[in-house]
Amino acid sequence: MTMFNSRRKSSLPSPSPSPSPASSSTSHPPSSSGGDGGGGKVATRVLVPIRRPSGMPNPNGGIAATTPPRDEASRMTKPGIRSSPHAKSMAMEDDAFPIVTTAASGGDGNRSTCPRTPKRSSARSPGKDRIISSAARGSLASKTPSMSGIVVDGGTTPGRGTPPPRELSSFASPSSSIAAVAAAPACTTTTTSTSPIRGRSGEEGEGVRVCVRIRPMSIATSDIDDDDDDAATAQPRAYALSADGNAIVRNSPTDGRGGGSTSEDETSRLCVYDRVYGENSTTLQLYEEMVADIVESVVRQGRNGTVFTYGQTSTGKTHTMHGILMAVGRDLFGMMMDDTRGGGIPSSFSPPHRKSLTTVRISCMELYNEELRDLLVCCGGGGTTTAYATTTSLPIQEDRRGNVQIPGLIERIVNDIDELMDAVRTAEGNRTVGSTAMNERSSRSHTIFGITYERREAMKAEVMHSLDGSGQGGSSSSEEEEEDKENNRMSKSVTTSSRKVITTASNLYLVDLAGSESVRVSGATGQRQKEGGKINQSLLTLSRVLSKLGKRDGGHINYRDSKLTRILKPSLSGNARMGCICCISPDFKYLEESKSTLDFATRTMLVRTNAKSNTKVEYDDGLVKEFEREIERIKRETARSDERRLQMEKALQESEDEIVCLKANIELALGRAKCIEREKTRLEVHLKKEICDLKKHNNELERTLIENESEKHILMKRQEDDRESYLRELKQMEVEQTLMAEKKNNEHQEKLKALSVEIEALRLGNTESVINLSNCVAELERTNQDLRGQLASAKNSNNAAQENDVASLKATIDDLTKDKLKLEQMLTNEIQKSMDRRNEAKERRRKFKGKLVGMAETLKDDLVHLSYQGE
Ligand SMILES: Nc1ncnc2c1ncn2[C@@H]1O[C@H](COP(=O)(O)OP(=O)(O)OP(=O)(O)O)[C@@H](O)[C@H]1O
Repeated sequence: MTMFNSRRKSSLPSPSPSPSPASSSTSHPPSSSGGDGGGGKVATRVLVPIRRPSGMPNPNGGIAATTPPRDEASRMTKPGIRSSPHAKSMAMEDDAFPIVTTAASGGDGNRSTCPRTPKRSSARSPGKDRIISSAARGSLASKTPSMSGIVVDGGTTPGRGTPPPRELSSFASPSSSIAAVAAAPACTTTTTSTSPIRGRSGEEGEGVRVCVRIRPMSIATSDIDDDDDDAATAQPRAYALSADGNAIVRNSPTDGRGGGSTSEDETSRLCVYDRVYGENSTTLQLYEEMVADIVESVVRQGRNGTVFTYGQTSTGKTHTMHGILMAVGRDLFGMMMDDTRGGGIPSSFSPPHRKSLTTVRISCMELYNEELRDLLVCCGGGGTTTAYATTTSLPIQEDRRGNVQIPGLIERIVNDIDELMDAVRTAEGNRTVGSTAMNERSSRSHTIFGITYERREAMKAEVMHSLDGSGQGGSSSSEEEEEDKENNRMSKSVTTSSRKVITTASNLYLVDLAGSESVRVSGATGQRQKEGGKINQSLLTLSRVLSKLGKRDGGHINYRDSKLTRILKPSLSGNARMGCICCISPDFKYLEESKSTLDFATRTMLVRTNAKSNTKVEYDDGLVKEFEREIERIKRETARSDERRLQMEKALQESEDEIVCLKANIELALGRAKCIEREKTRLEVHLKKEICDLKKHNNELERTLIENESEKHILMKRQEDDRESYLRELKQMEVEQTLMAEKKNNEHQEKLKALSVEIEALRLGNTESVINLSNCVAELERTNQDLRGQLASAKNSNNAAQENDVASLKATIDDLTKDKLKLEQMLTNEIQKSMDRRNEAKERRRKFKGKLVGMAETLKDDLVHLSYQGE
């Protein structure tokens, strides 16, 4: 409700075709009922808001409706309806609620010799006029019976008292009838084209209002002739049918596009309907002119209403019905709000002596292959034909009064347009659709949306008690009957103060019929063909029933031939105001099918209904109390649900805050993650480079290691060889030295022995021997000296060589391994040992020399002594 209120505050331009200063100041022809005739006539953007009726008298004298002026501009506001998951539905919303709509000029304005009546000004505004005009139509029609809106020879206006030009039965056969009408002279006046919806109310009740909607020629699929194989020579599709005011014009095949160039003798007017909507019309426009006041009488007068769409497959029935459903929801709850505010029916907020309770319930069912199923039951089949198997078929029952009942059908209570559209979306989602050559999402079933508007009102009443004992409490009848009865009883009754409950429950059925299809164009096979057969069969039965009803010959009407007619029986048989929207394609290709639809429309126009107000008055304090208790209970429930709603709103607010917080945190974390990611990427690049460098370095090291290893091996080998050869040489030298020393020693021993012998000889006084001995000593000394020199040089050379080798080995071995050190150590030890040995040899030589010196000294002393002795 709140949502609706807020929407009502805004104002947007409406598609009202009412003449405005702006539009009348232009040179365009006056706008017609919405048909553009396909003639590409001047389209005028109308920005004048529609003035809706501020209230309407109840012709039944029942409920007074003094609604305050409604902000009509807000009615054009796009309601905030959530988008439907149904692709088909989505496409329709803009059409149904245009922000700025285009009112196309109607049809071929040049052909009209009479100025057209502005349609909205007289048809819909204000509501009071509309109701009065309806009554006026009744009186006018009573003087002009049997007017059905068929094309009139001589251009007389249907619905204005001139009889039709031909028998309506001539339309029984589509082809023959259309051909016959087509052959008739073209109508030269179109003054009816924008007249108010005619009641065709010459007889009892009113006629079913019938309009024709021509869908746009689809550029994507139909603009180019499919039959022409050569795309270069392909011709744009010609328009077979177009709108001319409220008439359908058939163009000649050579006429090509539009009909703007159509000459009188080339074209022929087929039929005139209550309204004809051309390609550029909008669903909202159609709703306002065809359906809105049926909805209003459902809400305000308690009369039933039925609106159905009929036509060939893919001509826009579902498209139109979806837009109508949205507009119905908007108007229905708008009117309910007005009533609640006290503008119309007193509500539960009104003074205590009058209390009312209004409920809106919706049900949705589909008839698929003659099986009825509930579309508000979630079947989860996603609207495919397979979903059908998962839900049970509903039975159809009729009570003794002929009321149709469908036990088990869900009726969902809806409190605002959002809940209503939720239900519609659920139903549309569950609907059985299938793909055909003509429509990607073709409805394979008849869908019936039932909206029940129920209002219960309790008020104080003066109850008359009959003196003859016949009381009134608990009686139930219509309001008029009650009034009559009351008048009769007045004289012989006493009046007491009591309370009464007036219950008004009216139904609005919106029926989206499945498209009639011929296999010729739909190309259906298998399951689709079977479905198509069933669809055509039930449509044929409906057509037959309507035909019979139109003839009004009192013959038996067999509603039981199909479930569709069984369900629609209460409406068809009279207790409903009815509207029929026939959808056609303008394409030549589908001319036969369009003619058939027009024929159906013509037949339907002949049907009359007489909808009564469904009001029940009950006098019963107990009932009133019960009702009051119910109101109290509902109030409590409403308060509870308000509380729950507030809590939920609070929780929602909190979660929204939390979401904002979380979002901020997420943003932060994302920022951080991005930074980390960047850093990671940078590090990865860096690491990759490092790893690459390290690998290179490692490879180099490995190469160097291998080289070093081999070098080490070579060096070690060489060192080993050197060491061995050196040790060999050393040993050799030692052996040689030892041998030499021994030899020398032996020689010396020999010589010493010889010297001793000589010294002995000298002691015996031989000077010569002493001299020789001296020479020998000198010689010995020299030899000794030589030996020492040799030993020293040998020692020097040995030492130098060894040290050099050791140093070089050390230098090499230090770099390589510890083994080398060990070897060095060993070598050093060896050298040490050899040094020791050398030192020992030296010591021995020194001792030997000492001995020799001692001996020489001794010899010298001996010689001195000998010389002394000799002297
Ligand atoms: N007046 C229109 N304006 C724009 N698009 C339209 C109009 N009429 C029909 N269409 C588009 O044509 C396609 C077929 O329309 P839709 O499904 O309503 O046809 P249908 O008569 O219900 O077909 P079927 O009987 O096969 O279910 C849809 O995409 C719809 O949006």
